[in-house]
Amino acid sequence: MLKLQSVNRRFGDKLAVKNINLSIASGEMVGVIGSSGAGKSTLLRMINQLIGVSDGTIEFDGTKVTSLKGAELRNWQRDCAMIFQQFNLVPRLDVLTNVMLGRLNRRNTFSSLIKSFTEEEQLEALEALERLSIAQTALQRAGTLSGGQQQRVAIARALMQQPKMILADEPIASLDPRNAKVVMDSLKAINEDDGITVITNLHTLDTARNYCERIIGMSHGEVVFDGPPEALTTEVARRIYGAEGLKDAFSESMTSTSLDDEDDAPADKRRAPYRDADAHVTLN
Ligand SMILES: Nc1ncnc2c1ncn2[C@@H]1O[C@H](COP(=O)(O)OP(=O)(O)OP(=O)(O)O)[C@@H](O)[C@H]1O
Repeated sequence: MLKLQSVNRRFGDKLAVKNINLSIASGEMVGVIGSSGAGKSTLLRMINQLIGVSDGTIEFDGTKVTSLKGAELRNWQRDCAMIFQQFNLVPRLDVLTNVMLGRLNRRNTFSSLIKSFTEEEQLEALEALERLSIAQTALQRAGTLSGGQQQRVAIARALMQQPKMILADEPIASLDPRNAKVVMDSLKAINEDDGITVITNLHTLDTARNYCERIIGMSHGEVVFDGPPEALTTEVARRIYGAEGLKDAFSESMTSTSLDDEDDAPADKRRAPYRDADAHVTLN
């Protein structure tokens, strides 16, 4: 059980996250939605302790993660693997090595430093890639892969951490709808098959509705909704996104599969990042 109690985060004078109280049970698939600047990334980063809280506590299974330091903090960060919008792979390294890097913080300093991996670790990395249907890319340089493939490599790397939780910060915001669906399907499968808790920030409401059993809506740093997709009415969505943001939030396009195949192109040849607001431009 992950428990946040009275969590605040300030940046200078700005209170970016306000009085968050949440309990998330192991194995849940949670979508965090809200407009840009609502505090979604800050929330995930505090859970992982990439940034500290200003006040309040975060506990996991009774351990106060907000007090951890040194090796214990690193262990916690290994237990809650993060996935980012921009993948954060090492583009010059091959895919298999990128995935094995997920194992580094489970090893002793010496073998981490020389970055040598055992045959077993290599096999495990290959298996993770196979699970995400991209084993054929194992020996390619990561930077030559499409965005959707790179995000799947990032998920495979997260799996190599043997995490208890995956925190995904806008994992599909840079992808076209077809690849977005593949990535969300992968996260859902990991959640269902391995029982790993997934907490993912998402821009669009329909993606959260389609994939998450629980949705947390944030507005101006506060949780303004916490419940199942069925309870998320238009009125609630208006509270989360404001009247202005509502149209984009209700876009049905993010998970559509009736799209062209353009995003199989290497990352540097892809079109500009997909945004809901662009739906009328990038689709059809
Ligand atoms: N390192 C920082 N320094 C100063 N202000 C910050 C910092 N990180 C976030 N903020 C501010 O905190 C608020 C919440 O930002 P956050 O990135 O968590 O929102 P978000 O909901 O994830 O938005 P987006 O969807 O655009 O990523 C914003 O007003 C942002 O400008």
